[in-house]
Amino acid sequence: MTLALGTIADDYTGASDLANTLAKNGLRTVQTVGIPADDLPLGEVDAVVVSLKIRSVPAAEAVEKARAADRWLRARGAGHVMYKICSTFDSTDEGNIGPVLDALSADAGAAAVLVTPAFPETGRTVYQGHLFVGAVPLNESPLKDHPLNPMHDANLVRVLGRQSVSRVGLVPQALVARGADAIRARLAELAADGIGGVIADAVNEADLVALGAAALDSRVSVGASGLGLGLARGLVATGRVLRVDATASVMAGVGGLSACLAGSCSKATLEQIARAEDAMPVLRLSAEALVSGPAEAEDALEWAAARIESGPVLIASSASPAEVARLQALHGREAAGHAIEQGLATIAEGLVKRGVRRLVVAGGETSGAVVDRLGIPAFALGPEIAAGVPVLRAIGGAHGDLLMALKSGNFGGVDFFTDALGLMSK
Ligand SMILES: Nc1ncnc2c1ncn2[C@@H]1O[C@H](COP(=O)(O)OP(=O)(O)OP(=O)(O)O)[C@@H](O)[C@H]1O
Ligand SMILES: O=C(O)[C@@H](O)C(=O)CO
Repeated sequence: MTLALGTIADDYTGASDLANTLAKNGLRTVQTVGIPADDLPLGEVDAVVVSLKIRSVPAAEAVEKARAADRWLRARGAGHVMYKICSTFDSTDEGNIGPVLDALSADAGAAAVLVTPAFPETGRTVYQGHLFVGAVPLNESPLKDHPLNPMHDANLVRVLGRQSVSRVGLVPQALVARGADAIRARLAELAADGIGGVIADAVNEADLVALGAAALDSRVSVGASGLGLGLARGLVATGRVLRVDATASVMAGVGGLSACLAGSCSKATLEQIARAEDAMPVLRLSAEALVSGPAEAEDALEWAAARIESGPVLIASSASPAEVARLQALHGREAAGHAIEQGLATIAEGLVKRGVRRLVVAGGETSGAVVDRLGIPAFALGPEIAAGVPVLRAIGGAHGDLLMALKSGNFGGVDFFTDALGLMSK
């Protein structure tokens, strides 16, 4: 296997989002969960997305894991490695975007590394260095209430500047619109000036294509799925990759029962759960009970066992920002989040033991906990359910054929859960 592109994602849903974009744009892509064992059959692929769970861990741990993944990818031929972050720049003043960028850049001997979370297809655009979510700046969007990393500043030059050891620059949209050569020239000037990370504006696909072409000249970039689109288009346009659609064959022959789990408390997920109540039985867990001990997860499994033979069910811990804040005040942000993730992972494991073979999970941290508990080492890419969310098929692992969808909190339309199960049943 000689990779045309290596990527490292800071969470598992983000990884499947990026893998979806790369596959849609013609790259044979596989998503691995951590660094895979040497004997895992990944096949001939153009791109590997190594999923890590390092968005909300201490910065030193994030750096160590990202560097190890980077070494693994480079040893398989990847000349360019993109670090996949959230399109809403989820991070804190301690990191982890800045520290990982600094480390990967130093290891690769790179300078003036392009950074853009823009993903216009899902309403994330960057203009004059400010991130917009739909029509509002990041700090006025629902991300201001995120359970783990509330975002209170839309100025990404400032946000990254607080996290990175080096100074941060900007490539404004007027320059991006002039194309890849203009971007390259600007990056060279910024590098000469000692700039480390460079926030790049992008408001549409043409901007992403220009940024991707320029980024391929460097050994490192940092971004969300939009930059992935640019890199994939650049690799195909220059003939380094032959465009292929390998996603259709991934779906064949998975039977079994279906279920959905939600630990995401994002606005989009809350609306999707409310809508799912019209289509399937929905169990709303008591987050307080889930934090207090194993009984809530055991009861949830009994509830599900009585229903899943007749059709899909949805089990959710998700709650409004006020309820989340109340629980966090009682138990601490990280302890509450971790306990709930583990409770949902226990439920996922129990569901799979009871014959579930099509499993939809909402929430990045939640998906990470579930995938780890199920011990899935990698995924092949199936078709897209909604922007940023593909069907995945497990490669290896103890559970045999298993289709999954890992939904980032804010992604998907209001009918997401029924859309996902509908596509996974075809
Ligand atoms: N009722 C609740 N009260 C407090 N915290 C909760 C509750 N339900 C879930 N959580 C926690 O909130 C966090 C939600 O994060 P998660 O990454 O799963 O979803 P998200 O942030 O919406 O998704 P993404 O990161 O993909 O945007 C998890 O740590 C989860 O355990
Ligand atoms: O980029 C995004 O918004 C998503 O892929 C994600 O990372 C959310 O967890």
